[in-house]
This record gives sequence, C-alpha cells and structure tokens, in this order.
Amino acid sequence: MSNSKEDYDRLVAGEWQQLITLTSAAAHQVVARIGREDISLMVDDFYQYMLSDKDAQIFLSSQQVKQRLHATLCQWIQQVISSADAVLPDLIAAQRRVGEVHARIGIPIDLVARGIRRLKERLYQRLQQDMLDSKLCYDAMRFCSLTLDIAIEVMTTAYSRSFASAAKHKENYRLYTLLDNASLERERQLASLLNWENRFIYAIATGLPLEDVEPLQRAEFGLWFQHKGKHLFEQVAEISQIDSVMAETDTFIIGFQANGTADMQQRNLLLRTVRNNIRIISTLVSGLFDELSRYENGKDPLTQLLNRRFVPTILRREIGLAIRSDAPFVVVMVDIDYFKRINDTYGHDIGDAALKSVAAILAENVRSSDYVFRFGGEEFMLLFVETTQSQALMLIERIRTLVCATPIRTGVSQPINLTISAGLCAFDGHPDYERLIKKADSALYYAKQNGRNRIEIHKDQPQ
Ligand SMILES: Nc1nc2c(ncn2[C@@H]2O[C@H](COP(=O)(O)OP(=O)(O)OP(=O)(O)O)[C@@H](O)[C@H]2O)c(=O)[nH]1
Repeated sequence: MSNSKEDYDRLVAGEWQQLITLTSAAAHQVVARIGREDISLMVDDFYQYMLSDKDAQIFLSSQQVKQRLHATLCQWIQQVISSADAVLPDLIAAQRRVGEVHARIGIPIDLVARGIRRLKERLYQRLQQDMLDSKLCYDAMRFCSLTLDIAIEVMTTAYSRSFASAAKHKENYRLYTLLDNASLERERQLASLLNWENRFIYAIATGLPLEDVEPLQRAEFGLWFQHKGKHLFEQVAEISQIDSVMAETDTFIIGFQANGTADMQQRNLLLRTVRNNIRIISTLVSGLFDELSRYENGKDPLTQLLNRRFVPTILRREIGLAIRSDAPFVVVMVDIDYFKRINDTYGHDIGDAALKSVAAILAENVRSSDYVFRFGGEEFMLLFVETTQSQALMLIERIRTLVCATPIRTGVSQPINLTISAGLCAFDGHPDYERLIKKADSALYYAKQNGRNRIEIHKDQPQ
C-alpha cells in the first residue's frame, strides 16, 4: 500500500528537521542573510532566464503574473532557505498548495525544475562570493540544495495528484465530445449486434455450416467492443459480463461445430441459447449507453447544461487560447434569487421547473461558442468567449431581463416571478482559472448584498 498523505508529511517533516539540525548555525545565518539581501536580484535573473523560453512565456509574461509572482517567488525562496525558523507542517502545506496551483494552471513540471536549477546556480555563485571557509561553504550549499529539493518534492507530489485527477476530467471531456452523439453510437452498435444475430439465424435456418458464421468476438460489434467500447465504459462491471457472454456464445457455437451432426432439436437449443445471449448483451450495452448519456456526456441531467466538473478543463483551455491570441473572455456567475423560498413554498418539483426554465433561458441566449455550466444547486456559470467586459454586461443584462419576464407556471397558483443576480469578471491574463472564478463569485456576492436582481462587475481591491 502506498504512503498516505499523513505518512508522507511525517516522513518529509522528519527528514527536513534532520537537515536543519545537521546544518551549523553559522551556515543557517549565512543562507538567511543572502535570502534577505540578495533574493530580489536572483528572482530578476530567474525571470530573464525563464522568459527566454517560449513555453515559459505563456505562464510568466502577463502583467498580472509579473507584478504578483516576483514578490511571491522572493518570499517562497526566503521561506525555504530560512526553514530553520519555520513551522514545518505549515511550510509543507504551503509547498503542497503551490504544487496544486501549478497543476491547475498546467505549468509543465520540467519548467519548474529548470527554474529551480537556475536559482540554485545563482545561490551557489552568491555563496562563493562570500569566500567562506570550505566547511561552512559546503554546509550552506548542501542546506540550500537539499531544502529546495524537499520543497520541490512536496510540490511535485501534490502536482502529480492534482494533475492525475485533472487528466481524468480531461479524458471524460474528450469522451464527451467524441460521444457527443451517444444515442447515434448506441443505435449503430445495437444494429451491428442484430446484424450478426440475423446472419446466425439465417445460417441455422438454411442449414449452412456453422464454420461460416463469423465468431461474435471477431464480428464488427465484437471488434468495436474490444477496441472502443471497453475504453469508453472503463471499469464497469457490465464490461466483463459482456466479455464473458460473448466468449461463451462463441465457445458454444464452436462446440456445435465440433459435434458436426447436430440434429434439428440441438440446432433449436443452439438458436435459443445464442438469441438469449444476444438479448443479454444488447440489454447490457443499452444500459451502458444510458448511463453514459446521463453522466459521462457531461450534461447535468436536470438542466441539460454542462456539468461543473468540466469547468477546469474548459477554462484551462480557454485561458491558453486567450493568452496566445490576446483575445478577451468573461466569466459570469449567476444565481437565482431567494430560490429556497420557491422550494419551501411550492415544493421541489416546481423548484426543479424553475431551474430548468432559467437554464433554458441561459442556454438559448448565448452563442454556440459560449459555455453554460450548472455550477451548483441554483448557481450557473457562463463563459463568454472572445467577448469584452462591456459586451458581456449587455448580454447578461438581457438575460436578467428575460428571466424577470418569464414567470414559472405552477398549474395551481399564480405564476411565480423569478429574478437572478450575477457577478462578472473579465479574464485579466492570470493563468489560474480559480482566481477568475473567485473574482466572479465575489462580484455575485456583492450583487446579492446590494439587493439582488442585479449584476456587479468584479473590481480588484487596492493592494
Ligand atoms: N428544486 C431544487 N432545489 C435545489 C436543487 N439544488 C439545490 N436546491 C435548493 O436551492 C436552495 C438554495 O438556497 P440558498 O443557497 O439559501 O439561496 P437562495 O434561497 O437562493 O437565496 P439567495 O441566493 O441568497 O438569493 C436550497 O434550498 C437547495 O435545497 C435542485 O436540483 N432542485
């Protein structure tokens, strides 16, 4: 069994503490002084070095990043090389957060490694300039090197975990786009299964030799299942059931073939068994596709909007596109006002109808290149691509008015009037999508605070 997060933290904290204890007080002092006095210059050099790399430019060149990351990086190096004074569990938790942000943004791990190598090189050069005695110089270098390595190791562990889960969502999204038309694929595969069954029945009815019947596993359906179906439905119990019923069917037929002189009664038994097996496979495949349409196609079952779990994949991609093409885009968080009251007064079904109505208005009033997610219970997220803040404001204002003008019919009482509040934030160049969502969310919070049925634009707080 692999180490739990707690075991890993304990192990790293133990080794980090050992390194700190083994390093002389004099070496700690030298390193901490360099951290205080010279780190800003080293970070300048780091930027210059990294910005010469095309891949790194994507992540580092925005004004936002330049302004914020310089200070953050200085602080990070200072904390890591002055770890003698640190509360280690907090320092470890901080490294983990950095790793998670890197994974979210999608910074390649080799870029981080290269940046750290440059920083180490500069630190060693700087230590050499002090002309320390060799024991002290060795001690200080060893400490700098290993303390940075430990920090990077924790970061990488967190990075890998987050990246693996992001990759899974990306894969789901890929399947969703591949299978945009799951019902078409389902019909095609069921027809191909039926086709094989018809050929088999024909062979039995006309007394054709069974050798002429293509094994099910080699037929079009069998090949699709082997190469695509299994991958598509990944690790569901039905997959191995389908696999074994197919194998059983082929083995059964081969058994009859070997018998050679199967009489009519035996042929009827064969026919019944095979047809029964095909029914089983067909039901299992239909069930898998149904499940896929409900969950894996990425749509929220109630509103038919995109599921929230695709937000990271899509935002990361849109941020990449926006950075490369310098095009604006806007994120809008939308929330139905006083929704709890609707549920409480009219019941959950009417609540659901209200959600569907708002979702339909949102979906029908954006361009097909925009995205509409169901973000939470009665919260939605819109992503207006290639749109400026003022354009997005007009679009969402129109949607707000439409929601006001579309009462929900209950069938029994007066129609219910709904309103929505929205918070808007334009992409500011920072590659971390979570910051963007948080900013739009805080604008939504102000829209609620300021009376609801209104839209607020995020404004950066003065730093
Ligand atoms: N009918 C229905 N209700 C849901 C669903 N998901 C979440 N809710 C309900 O949505 C309500 C959200 O209530 P609150 O978060 O208090 O917000 P609110 O009443 O809209 O108030 P404000 O947002 O402050 O205007 C809760 O009562 C949830 O139970 C759903 O799928 N269907």
